[in-house]
Amino acid sequence: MSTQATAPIGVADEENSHLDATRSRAIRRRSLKLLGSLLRPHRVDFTLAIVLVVVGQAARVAGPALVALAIDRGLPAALDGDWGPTWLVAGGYVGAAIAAGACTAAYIRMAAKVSQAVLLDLRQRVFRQTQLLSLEFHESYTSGRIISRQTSDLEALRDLLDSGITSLAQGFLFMAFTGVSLFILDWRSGLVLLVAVGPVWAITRWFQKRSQVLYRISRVASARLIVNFVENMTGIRAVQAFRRERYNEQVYGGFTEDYREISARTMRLNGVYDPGLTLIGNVTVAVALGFGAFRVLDGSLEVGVLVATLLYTKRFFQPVRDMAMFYNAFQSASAALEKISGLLEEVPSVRPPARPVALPSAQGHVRFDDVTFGYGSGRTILPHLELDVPAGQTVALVGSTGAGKSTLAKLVTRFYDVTAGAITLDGVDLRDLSTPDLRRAVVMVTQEAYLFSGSVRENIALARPDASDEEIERAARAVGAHDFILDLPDGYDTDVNKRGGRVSAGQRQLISFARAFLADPAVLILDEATSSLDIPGERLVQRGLETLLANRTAIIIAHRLSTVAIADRVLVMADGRIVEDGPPAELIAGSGRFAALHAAWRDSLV
Ligand SMILES: Nc1ncnc2c1ncn2[C@@H]1O[C@H](COP(=O)(O)OP(=O)(O)OP(=O)(O)O)[C@@H](O)[C@H]1O
Repeated sequence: MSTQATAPIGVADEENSHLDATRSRAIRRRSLKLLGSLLRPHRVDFTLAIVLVVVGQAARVAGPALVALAIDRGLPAALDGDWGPTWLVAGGYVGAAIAAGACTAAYIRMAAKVSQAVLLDLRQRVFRQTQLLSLEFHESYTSGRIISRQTSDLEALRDLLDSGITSLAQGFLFMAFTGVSLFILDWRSGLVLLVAVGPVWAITRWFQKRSQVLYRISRVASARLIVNFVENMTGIRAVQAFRRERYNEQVYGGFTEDYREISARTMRLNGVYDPGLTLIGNVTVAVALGFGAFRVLDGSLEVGVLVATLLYTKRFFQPVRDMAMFYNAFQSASAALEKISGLLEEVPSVRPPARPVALPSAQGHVRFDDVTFGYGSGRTILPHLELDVPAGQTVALVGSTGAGKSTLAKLVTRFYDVTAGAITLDGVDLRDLSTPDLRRAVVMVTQEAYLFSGSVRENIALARPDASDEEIERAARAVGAHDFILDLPDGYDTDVNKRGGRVSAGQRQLISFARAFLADPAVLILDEATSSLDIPGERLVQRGLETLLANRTAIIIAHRLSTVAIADRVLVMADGRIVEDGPPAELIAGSGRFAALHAAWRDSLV
């Protein structure tokens, strides 16, 4: 996530609305490049869509000219008994209408095909990228922002691609063809129209400026509404526990009122713009009619041409409103594209090696060799750490909050790379291991014991989707999860997110133990849950834990006395340093920090 001018900007300037010219040019170039790369595979369809829209609009505009021909040529000939020209023009009119309809239909289908393919491609790219980016990125770029990229930003692009571009292209061509046809038919009427363009332009600019401001405010207001609602629903337990319902209702009521007010202002704006446009259009038609009627009377204008010019004048301004709206869609879509292109430009901070060292079956010997680490360019969290964990050892990490225990654990899983020094597994630098080798050898079980929607079976098999039912059950049995799983409504097939399938915190941990057991890593990192379990729950988890830890290297961020007791070795951390290191019994017998901590723990149990 570098911020140097030459380096990729990524998401760094996403919230910054005061960019200098060089940077905003770079961001625009990046967006266009992304758009180009999205459209390139569809260039044939895209070109075809352009041809279709041109032909379709030309055919649409042919109507009034054919009416003029019918009146001025067909009618006199028909009066003389020759119906040929009338039939010809009528045939042409029907043909043009069919061509216009067919081209529009084909164009809409083609545009939908291209826009859906582009959106699908983009959606997949965003998803792939968010999976690929390192934890460092996700810890600073909140999930709310990623959700916005995947939802509202893609929606904004969809609006533009689906209807925005269509209305712009159709409207622009329609007006151009109509104007040109009018000038060809009768340039004097064309001049009347030209005079009307001035006020239409002025009122449209006026509308555009105001609607743009209102559009932005309304987006902010609706986002605020959604965020507030989601927050209240997510924290509904706290809301009810602290009786915040009335207060929240007032706050939410205020937000809805803001949203109503802004919607009303938008409607009032339309209430001025729409009649304004209609008025200008009608006055123009009236002027063209008066002007034309005099010329018909003195014989310098044919009646058919007058009818056609009136039709053209009336229809000329029809697309203006849609095109004015396009501007809003365009603005939000280009902002969305800038943000998405920034996300796609990010590079993972932890990258796989170009030439990995193979480690098909690790033993689990972990070494910290003069490791120094700090998050990003922030302060040093772990200074010059030396640590040797022989294969098979169970290490309990204890220490005050913020001491650096989780940081140490995250380094062993290579969620982050060390700033200096090296961490090795069986003598191989973690940075030289291929991702599959590393993921197989080192597994981290986090506090949250996250369960994905799906069955218990699928959740256990997460690390090894090819595991057989027997293997899954064996893993569950080993950690003591089998019995409670059988008691669930559908046993191993129970959906963990469905009512009735809900599992307790301890049971969730056991499922995640079974998952880790099945993965069978050489090194297991465990961030033990701080939440206090009830005594039977704790015992259940404890037994599962002991089985899980046997025969592998384990580093546990320990919060429970019982866990520390089963460790071979305890490391006490303070300010990123290991201040005590030894077997639990030895440290308890001593007079250091751990002895004091242990005494406090024991007292708390009484
Ligand atoms: N993603 C991060 N970015 C920047 N600083 C961080 C990040 N995560 C942790 N830190 C900082 O690193 C230090 C060590 O944090 P760490 O989470 O490793 O402590 P810990 O010993 O695991 O604490 P706890 O027991 O409360 O989980 C803290 O000062 C914390 O503020």
